[in-house]
Amino acid sequence: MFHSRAAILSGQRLLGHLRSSAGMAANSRRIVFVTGNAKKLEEVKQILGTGFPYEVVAKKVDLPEYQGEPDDISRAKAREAAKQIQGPCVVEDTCLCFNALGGLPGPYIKWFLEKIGPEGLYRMLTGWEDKSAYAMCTMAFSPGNPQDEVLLFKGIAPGKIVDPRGSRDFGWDPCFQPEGFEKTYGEMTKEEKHEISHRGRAVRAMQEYFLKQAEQNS
Ligand SMILES: O=P(O)(O)OP(=O)(O)OP(=O)(O)OC[C@H]1O[C@@H](n2cnc3c(O)ncnc32)[C@H](O)[C@@H]1O
Ligand SMILES: [Mg+2]
Repeated sequence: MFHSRAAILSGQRLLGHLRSSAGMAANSRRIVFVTGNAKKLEEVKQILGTGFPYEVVAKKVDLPEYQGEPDDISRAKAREAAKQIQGPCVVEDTCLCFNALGGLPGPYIKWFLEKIGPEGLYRMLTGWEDKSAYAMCTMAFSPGNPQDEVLLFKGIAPGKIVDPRGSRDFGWDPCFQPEGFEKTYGEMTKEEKHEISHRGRAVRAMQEYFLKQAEQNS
């Protein structure tokens, strides 16, 4: 669990941004989670629970699928969201990286999944002994202006790609088996998944950061 040190704003400055961002009442404490994926939204809400100092409201927008390195993609996504929302917002980008393939499909997993499904993802590694992979979630927060620095909070879950088992409810869940477990994400309860998942780790890192800021500024 880590966040980009270079992009950390001081507490005062961050709160200033939160208070003064366009479209927000002076003491409104609201962050918009921008995503086109209802399953992500459901999970982020479950992970945050009630322990978050800001009200998180969701806005369904299909942001562009950028290319490049995961951090740059997440920053670009957050800036685009800020442009549309005109206020504090958070986006997330998820990668599924196969070690045998140098980290691909990585940020392009959405297209691979859409075209070949979880079985196809498993079959992609047929010629490779190394089935290890990792799931990475990057939460990216923008204080509200596209020019503002973007804060990144990351969560990584190591594991391997397996013949699909379990629920087909969410993306590649049935073909990802996290390290140290005999179950795929698709076979886990939501609680089990959130405890160790890429998203659970990233969201908790963001949550801790904002809780600390709120504490320092109260
Ligand atoms: O609007 P955004 O937030 O970008 O939503 P998206 O569905 O386009 O999501 P990404 O660009 O981050 O692409 C990630 C892909 O991986 C899938 N995915 C993300 N998190 C997952 C998880 O925890 N388990 C299984 N599949 C997941 C998701 O459905 C996408 O197909
Ligand atoms: Mg996307």
